[in-house]
Amino acid sequence: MTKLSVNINKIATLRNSRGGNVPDLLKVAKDIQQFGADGITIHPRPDERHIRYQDARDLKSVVYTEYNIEGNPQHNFIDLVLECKPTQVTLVPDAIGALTSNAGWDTIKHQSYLIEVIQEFQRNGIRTSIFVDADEKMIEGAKATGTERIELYTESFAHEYGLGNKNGIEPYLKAAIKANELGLGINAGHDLSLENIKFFKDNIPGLLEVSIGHALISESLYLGLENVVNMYLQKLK
Ligand SMILES: CC(=O)[C@@H](O)[C@H](O)COP(=O)(O)O
Ligand SMILES: NCC(=O)COP(=O)(O)O
Repeated sequence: MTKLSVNINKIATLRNSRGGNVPDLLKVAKDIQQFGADGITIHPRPDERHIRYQDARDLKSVVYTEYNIEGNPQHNFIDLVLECKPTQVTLVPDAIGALTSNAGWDTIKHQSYLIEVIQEFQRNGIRTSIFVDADEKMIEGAKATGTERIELYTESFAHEYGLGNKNGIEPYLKAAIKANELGLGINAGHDLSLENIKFFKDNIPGLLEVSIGHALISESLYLGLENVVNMYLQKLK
């Protein structure tokens, strides 16, 4: 069984667009767990454009499944994660101002930095995962950092799959085989969706966890829209 961690960044985006507390991020996190999800993922960014640092603290008392915090390990982020003590921290090499995550770590170039921060998190009992492209060299580099897990950056798989090209899975399969050989746990995320998730899961051996946000929240809107439109129509009769 592969665990599903729901990324709730988009709920915070919607909330922040009106300045109030609708939708209520904490209630949504509780409900998602109640509906059976295995975890909650957040990715606070330095500009706090969706998840705020205070949300990360508040979620601590609400998330009773796996709590996964993602981000670039700069000082403020490291302090926040050490304060929240989530189940897992996923390190992502985000450039300031990037629209969304758009690359995995160069685990060779940044190896000593990754070793240092990974040790700090592990000393505090927090499992680590590092975001990597599906590249065997980067998987070997990840192993050398001491991380327990990697998260495969699935944007290119999802893009190719959307174009009808199932061969886009191949580098991911090779990367997963290498990770399994090296004893690294495998997570995956970015642009996974109802359309592509089954194919990905069926073809990646040892896939422990996926984190899904953008598509899952968008799909939820569509799948709930008919019901809500009809509820309004009933009230307007
Ligand atoms: C790490 C990753 O893959 C991202 O998908 C991320 O967590 C989403 O972040 P945004 O919601 O800011 O695009
Ligand atoms: N780690 C990936 C994640 O949390 C969600 O990515 P996306 O589904 O919003 O692309």
